[in-house]
Amino acid sequence: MNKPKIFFGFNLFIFLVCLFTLYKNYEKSLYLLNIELNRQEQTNKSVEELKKIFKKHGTDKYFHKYYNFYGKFIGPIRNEELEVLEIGLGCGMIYGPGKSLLSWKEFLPNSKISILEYDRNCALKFKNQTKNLFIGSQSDFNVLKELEIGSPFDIIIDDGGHSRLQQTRSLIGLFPYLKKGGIYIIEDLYYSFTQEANDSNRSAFDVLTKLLILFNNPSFYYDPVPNFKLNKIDTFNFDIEPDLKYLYENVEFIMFSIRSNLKTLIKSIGKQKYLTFSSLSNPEINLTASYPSRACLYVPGNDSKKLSKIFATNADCVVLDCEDGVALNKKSEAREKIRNLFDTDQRIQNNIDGKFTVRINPAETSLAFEDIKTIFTIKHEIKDKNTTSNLLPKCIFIPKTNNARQIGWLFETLHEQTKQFKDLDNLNMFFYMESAISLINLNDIIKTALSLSAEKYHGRFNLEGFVFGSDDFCADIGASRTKDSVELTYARQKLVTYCKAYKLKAIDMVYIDFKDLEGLKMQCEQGARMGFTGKQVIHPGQVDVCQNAFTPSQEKIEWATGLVEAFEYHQKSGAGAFTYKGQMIDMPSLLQAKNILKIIEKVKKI
Ligand SMILES: CCC(=O)SCCNC(=O)CCNC(=O)[C@H](O)C(C)(C)COP(=O)(O)OP(=O)(O)OC[C@H]1O[C@@H](n2cnc3c(N)ncnc32)[C@H](O)[C@@H]1OP(=O)(O)O
Ligand SMILES: O=CC(=O)O
Repeated sequence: MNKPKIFFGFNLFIFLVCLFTLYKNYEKSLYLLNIELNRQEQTNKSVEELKKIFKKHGTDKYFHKYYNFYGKFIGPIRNEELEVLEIGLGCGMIYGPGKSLLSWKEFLPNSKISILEYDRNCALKFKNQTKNLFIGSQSDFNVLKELEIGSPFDIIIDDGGHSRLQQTRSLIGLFPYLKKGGIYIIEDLYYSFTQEANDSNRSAFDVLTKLLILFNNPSFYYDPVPNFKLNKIDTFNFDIEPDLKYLYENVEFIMFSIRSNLKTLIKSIGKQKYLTFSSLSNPEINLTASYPSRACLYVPGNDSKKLSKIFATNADCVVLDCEDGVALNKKSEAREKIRNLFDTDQRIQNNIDGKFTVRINPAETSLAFEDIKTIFTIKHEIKDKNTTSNLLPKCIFIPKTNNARQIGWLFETLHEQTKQFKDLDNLNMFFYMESAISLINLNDIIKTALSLSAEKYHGRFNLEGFVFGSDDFCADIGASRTKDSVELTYARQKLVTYCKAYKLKAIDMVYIDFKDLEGLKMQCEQGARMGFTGKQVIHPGQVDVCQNAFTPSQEKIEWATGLVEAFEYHQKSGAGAFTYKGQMIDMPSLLQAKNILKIIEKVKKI
């Protein structure tokens, strides 16, 4: 035998086997990739379809953006014959009852829907549309036992009263009636943190958390929000309570079905229950809006020439004004011109988020009512129903907010005027602090806005921040303006502190001497050092100076980047405090450094 030939033949054989294996693996990867792509396509399709269905029927699931995870988790099985139980028909809802029932009937065409509802009269109206109609309280174990007749369920959705007792008892009482592999969803878990929901020591949120801790496995946790993570949990050690044992043994996967709008959630918690949360969550949940507000440029709404300039400015925010920049006899002209812009200009429609905003007149005045009526309306709705979503302003500035009552008026008026436009979810808002009484009432105003929005209007209105109306404030307290603004120090500091406590933006005062760019620069830098997010400007020439001052310098960015790296290094070696560039560094410095990096990230995106 010729040895080299055998050797060559053997090598060729090995080579061919490798080639074949490679090819097979390649085929398999392609196959898997295809499955994954198909799955993703299916999921995206389901999410889009469900979004349309929720919107069409007007359920608040649309405002909460729940189509995102319902589409993802239920979408793939939507054509199967499922047994679905939903708690709550929405009988007390502003939008009327039965909206989610109708949505499920459309989205899950082959499924049977059962309902548990507390309000008998309301429930009976839907008898013919449900497979089983159970009437009674979701926190009454005797009522819950009756539901065994309809069981086992593939999907149970708790969209009932949302109180702590209701959510926990239903979870414990109904979980045994869930099919193996079924899905149990609790909506609006955030409600556990509100005052009204406080009817039990333990919330469903606590139960789920406890289970997560018991599982001690991060894969049980579905993380709907970036940066929102459980802290290390292996230090916890406690016995399983008897009624959690069943859940512990049977739960396979936990997903926090908190509203997708976590920002509203956290704000609605405010400070009162924050401890519960911070034991769970990373302290730097990103709550500030996804766009910066360094320069907010006022443009009088009646001034066509100035309006024609708004697309040329690189200001982060343009405030189309109906208030002080517009004379009384030009108010209606301003409204009409602003409305016309939103109706007709494609550029405003393409750039709607945060950039083009409207300042109306003060709440509770007939001027404000007319502003809302004219501007928050859709003239072209009939023309093309699918494109109406872009036609309403997404952000509104409300001056002279002095007390909580005005906030009630504002929300009610906006809601009444716009409720037919289902698109208007998450209208961002800036309130103005421009009087002594407004400064005193700040906490009350913020808390009212957050809780009213979360609990009554389902996150439809989103308090984004406050603007300091310095000139009106000075007039109100009888102060005289000085170059270094010393007379405003207390008000500015208080406003920034309150805003930051509630994770809101704080917009600093106007520099009216618009030709003095040196003076402007100094005041901008002073505001940025105090913690303001941005500043009001009145002239296009002020924009760059202002935006530069509110953009962290290269030196600051390098400092922050280095500090974050050094912090991580020292944490690993067990040092809480350490020296960095000659300064003592601990957690607060880290958070400041991260704030700088967050601003930069946002500025880069625009
Ligand atoms: C104090 C508390 C508050 O409430 S502040 C908010 C209420 N006040 C306002 O909205 C005022 C906004 N600003 C203005 O109306 C103007 O800037 C004032 C101060 C009147 C000065 O205008 P004007 O005399 O035209 O200035 P200018 O000749 O230097 O203007 C140069 C070009 O820029 C334009 N311009 C000016 N301001 C704006 C603006 N705010 N938005 C858009 N464009 C603006 C001017 O029209 C002028 O354009 P052009 O070069 O002539 O084509
Ligand atoms: O509205 C603004 C002010 O400075 O006053």
